[in-house]
Amino acid sequence: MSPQLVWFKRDLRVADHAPLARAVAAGPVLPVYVIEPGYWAEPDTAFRHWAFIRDSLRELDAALQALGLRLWVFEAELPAVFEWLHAGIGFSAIHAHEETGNGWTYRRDRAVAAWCRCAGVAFEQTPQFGVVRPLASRDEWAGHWERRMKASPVARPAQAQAVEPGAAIRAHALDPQALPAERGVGRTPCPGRQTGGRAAGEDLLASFLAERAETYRQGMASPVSAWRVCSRLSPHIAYGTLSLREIVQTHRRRWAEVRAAAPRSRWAQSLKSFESRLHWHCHFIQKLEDEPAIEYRNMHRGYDGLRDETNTDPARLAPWIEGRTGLPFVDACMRQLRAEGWINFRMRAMLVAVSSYHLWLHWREPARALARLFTDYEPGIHYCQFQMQSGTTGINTLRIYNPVKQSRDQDPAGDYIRHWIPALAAVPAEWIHEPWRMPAGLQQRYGVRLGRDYPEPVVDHEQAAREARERIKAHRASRDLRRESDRVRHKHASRTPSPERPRRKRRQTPGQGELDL
Ligand SMILES: Cc1cc2nc3c(=O)[nH]c(=O)nc-3n(C[C@H](O)[C@H](O)[C@H](O)COP(=O)(O)OP(=O)(O)OC[C@H]3O[C@@H](n4cnc5c(N)ncnc54)[C@H](O)[C@@H]3O)c2cc1C
Repeated sequence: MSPQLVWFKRDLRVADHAPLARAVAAGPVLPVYVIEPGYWAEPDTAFRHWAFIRDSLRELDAALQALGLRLWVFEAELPAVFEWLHAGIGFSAIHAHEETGNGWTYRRDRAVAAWCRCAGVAFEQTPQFGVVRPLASRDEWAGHWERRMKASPVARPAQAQAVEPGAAIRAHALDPQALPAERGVGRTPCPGRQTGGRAAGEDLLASFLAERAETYRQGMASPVSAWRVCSRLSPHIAYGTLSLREIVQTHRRRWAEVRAAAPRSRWAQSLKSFESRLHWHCHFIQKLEDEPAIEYRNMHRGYDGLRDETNTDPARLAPWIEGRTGLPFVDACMRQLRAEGWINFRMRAMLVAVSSYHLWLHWREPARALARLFTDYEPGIHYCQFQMQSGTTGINTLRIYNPVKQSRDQDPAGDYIRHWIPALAAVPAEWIHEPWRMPAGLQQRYGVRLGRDYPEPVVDHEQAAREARERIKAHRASRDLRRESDRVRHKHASRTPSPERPRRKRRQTPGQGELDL
């Protein structure tokens, strides 16, 4: 039996791992992770992504050791490192999960596939979750997703035969327990970053389904409650420490239990909402899979020219990304994100609305900047959501979130703002959402001088929102957008009515109406 190479990417686990199981059945195995310098120089990479991966690689190595293997980590470009390993080991196949990554990984995967063809090596790629490659039509998509999520998880191999590489390969391998600390472009410190590795993912899933999810539906929109009531599984899904199928099946067992006990309970409603989001994960990534250019250009080409693509005004971008726009709730959300690498969906949408509408920035640079702050950065979700929230998909409702209304709704007492913006710590609820309205005497009383201790607002948000609406209205009136809207809808829109977005209009409950698909 010839040696087999398993290439780990965004699938850092041994459970429910089809490429590993297939390789183990075919011959002795060399499990490999490659730190690619070209990738880590891309503008959407960050230390916090690498730190999460690094935690996860440590655990992956331990899990492989329990099977009689170990993880071989190299720092080099691909496919060169495969060519070099092939010269030393002579493996007959590379086993990997399909990846819908950014443009860089897309080109890299094509280069690996081309090298495999030339070298006579089989490149065996397996779907990782519900994304279908190639997808003939969106009409079939939901059925594919359901079949994959219902299938039994792939059994973890009990034992495996290891490839024993020679001295030259050993000399170049990095110790997975002592990997370099820093890789990536974004260097913002992230003291509250979520821990990587499967054990942390399993703990989150267990605590979510046993305790935290009861008020998920009611609490997901506010950053005050979201950290507790949302699953926070996103980085584990993004780097594959848990498989989506494992999550879906564990969740469905619990959902069946709570429905049997009380079908209309908060638990049952919340887990129904969670189920939708597990679909959305793959639904969004499928868009990038089907149209990789979405990372670079407007999904709806009729919106080209709406905003200036070539010039992202640093005087607007910098305050936004650094959390000093002078709009306290926006700044508090950005500061939480910078410090913890995670924030809830509604606040992500609001942050994008502020950059795209109030600050009138083209989405591309802000999208990269936020990618560097999200530990869970997943290109397929990220770019599609960014475009949706920026109004460039042409098929979604415009949502120009009012940052002061969000502030009053989601943080009425202002405690969240005070926590993240110490300069406003003494400002009472009456003024904290709009401190620029405070008379000078009160500023003095509450120990904050606007423009010195905390910025004046970078824009008048009401005026800016009005101008954004006018610009979009004028743009829409100046051209016929229908044909391109039909193309986008046909290619990317969901065919199934979401349980949270029924065709019939109903009163919305919290958490609903956040998304058009
Ligand atoms: C501008 C913008 C950018 C985003 N970028 C990312 C990203 O890079 N990576 C990422 O994982 N999510 C992204 N999201 C989607 C969403 O905000 C996060 O998935 C969610 O907040 C993660 O928290 P959670 O794991 O607690 O989610 P939960 O609410 O517990 O949901 C469980 C899982 O469902 C999926 N999910 C939840 N909401 C969505 C959604 N709206 N769209 C697609 N999938 C969803 C995620 O995999 C998530 O982990 C983005 C949203 C916006 C508005």
